Amino acid sequence: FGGGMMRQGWSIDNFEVGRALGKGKFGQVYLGREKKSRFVVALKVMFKEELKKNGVEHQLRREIEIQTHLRHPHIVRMYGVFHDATKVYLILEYAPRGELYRLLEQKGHFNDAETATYVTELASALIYCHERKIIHRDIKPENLLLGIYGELKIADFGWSVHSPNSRRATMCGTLDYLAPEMVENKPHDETIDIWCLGILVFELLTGKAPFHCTDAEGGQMETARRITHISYTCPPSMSEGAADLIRQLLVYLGSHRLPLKQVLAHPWIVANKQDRSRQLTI
Ligand SMILES: CC(=O)NC[C@@H]1CCN(c2c(Cl)cnc3[nH]c(-c4cn(C)nc4C)nc23)C1
Repeated sequence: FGGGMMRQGWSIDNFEVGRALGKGKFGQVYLGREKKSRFVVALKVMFKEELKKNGVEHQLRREIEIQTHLRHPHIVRMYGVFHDATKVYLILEYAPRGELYRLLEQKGHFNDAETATYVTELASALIYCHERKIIHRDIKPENLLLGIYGELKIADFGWSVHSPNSRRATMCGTLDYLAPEMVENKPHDETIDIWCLGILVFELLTGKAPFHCTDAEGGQMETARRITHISYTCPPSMSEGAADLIRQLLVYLGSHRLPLKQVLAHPWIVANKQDRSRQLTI
């Protein structure tokens, strides 16, 4: 299938289509298998009408341009694209262990070893993106999938695909991961991803986003205020090392956030990250 992926002219007839894996604003993601090679993929099917109605065709073109050229173990591959009269199909790498946020919901929170390992995998993927001048901008549990070893894979293509019971009602309803420069409508650069990484570390360890406010606590306005004032507290259950890393990531000025290469060298990360290869328990 690999060699063939560079060939042009895929059509849905080349694939057997299986169960729906998740659905999004612009269509469904299905399990798929290329008939000749029997190679299993995820097929993301979007309706051209929907894309047009939402004015996202150019965004999709940009995402395809980016995604088809990224080759990294912690980024979901896009092998190819094809379309017919009514639909656009993305041929994507299938992540066998599903969505990170579902695992987080099941477990409540992760321990230091699990979290430091996810952070190592995510930081290496983001370093790869930033070297190519690509800012992800939307790092959060809903956009992260898990490979055969349980390793993390970034699965975002520029907008969220919400699986059936996605945790958050709407993407735009989620302020939790917005950086101060986004809340204040200021220009942003790749350090926005470092902010989101800080939010993610906190949420993986505690099960809650640091600035989240329920409607009773003041809702989105209060969340936005707490973001721009960096107003959060780490629970006593959190280790000092983790709190220190979070403190160096959730910094108001993007240029003062800990660079990703130094995240990989942080004492708490070095002390807690695990090697994945021994963890294939199916
Ligand atoms: C950002 C995003 O695309 N989120 C979720 C989409 C729905 C399923 N998508 C998958 C994509 Cl794009 C790729 N691989 C997947 N594997 C699964 C999955 C596996 N299990 C056991 N359960 C599930 C679910 N889902 C996918 C993507």
